[in-house]
Amino acid sequence: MLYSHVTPEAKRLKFRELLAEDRCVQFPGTFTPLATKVIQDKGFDGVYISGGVLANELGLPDVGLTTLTEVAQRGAQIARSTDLPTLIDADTGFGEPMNVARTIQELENAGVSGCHIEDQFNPKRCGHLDGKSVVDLETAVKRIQAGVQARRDPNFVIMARTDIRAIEPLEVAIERAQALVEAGADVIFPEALRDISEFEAVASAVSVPVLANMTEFGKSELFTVQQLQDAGVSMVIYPVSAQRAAMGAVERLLDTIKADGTQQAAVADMQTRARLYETVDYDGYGAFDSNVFNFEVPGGRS
Ligand SMILES: C[C@](O)(C(=O)O)[C@H](CC(=O)O)C(=O)O
Ligand SMILES: [Mg+2]
Repeated sequence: MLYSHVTPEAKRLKFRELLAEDRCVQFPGTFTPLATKVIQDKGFDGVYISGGVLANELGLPDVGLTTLTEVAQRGAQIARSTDLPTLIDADTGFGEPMNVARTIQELENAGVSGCHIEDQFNPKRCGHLDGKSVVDLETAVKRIQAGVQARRDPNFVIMARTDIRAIEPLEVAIERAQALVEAGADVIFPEALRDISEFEAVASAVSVPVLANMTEFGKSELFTVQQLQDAGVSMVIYPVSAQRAAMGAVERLLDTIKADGTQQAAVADMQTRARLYETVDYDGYGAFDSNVFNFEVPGGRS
């Protein structure tokens, strides 16, 4: 009933343990607390909270328009809805290195387990599109140092994302990743690498875990978790996949209603009322107060 009973501190410890495992852990992207519960039910390791998804949910493009307050608030809603560790996208940290420091503390307060800070200039853009620009190494390093100094829970994971591979050779991306580790980054997120050998090269060149971003319609091929693990990658995110799948279904549903004058043909693809009630734990509320859930649900109670 209600929210997760696992504390933010315990989830962060779990995140650290997962990163230390000898396999590639999977964090699907969520787009709402409800979908987050399904990610947990399906047995995934953790939950990714995408900046792109968050912006899109507000009907906005992913170009750095969302504010720290909006991101922290949504992060809190999602983090409290799951027992799993959560990684949130903090974009460029919402300003100067001093802002990054505040960002880390606000995200700690929100109860998420870690975040990534990237080295793009504002206005930022999706890491898999062309025309990106990145800040100089000194500024990128300062962002991470500021976050690390501001952190109060030593287990809050601070991840450095570098977008430099889009504009510089792999060697330069590796040098930057190493400098970001030196600055205190717990994990490296090398954005938009070209092929699996590049993941392998980064993973073997840095002393911390590496994250792979398997976003669709981007620059990286969609590697399997086994391929990534074999390349030495410790963690994979599927940031926008659930939102894209859901929106694909919404489009098809609306076309059906328009064409048929009824949603009937689309019902078989919908989450049932029984499954919805199971997901939000009507039974738990019924156990608390038997008057809350004392009725039959068409199609079964769960
Ligand atoms: C990971 C990412 O930062 C996100 O916001 O989810 C995006 C994903 C996307 O736009 O496909 C990214 O820059 O890769
Ligand atoms: Mg993003």
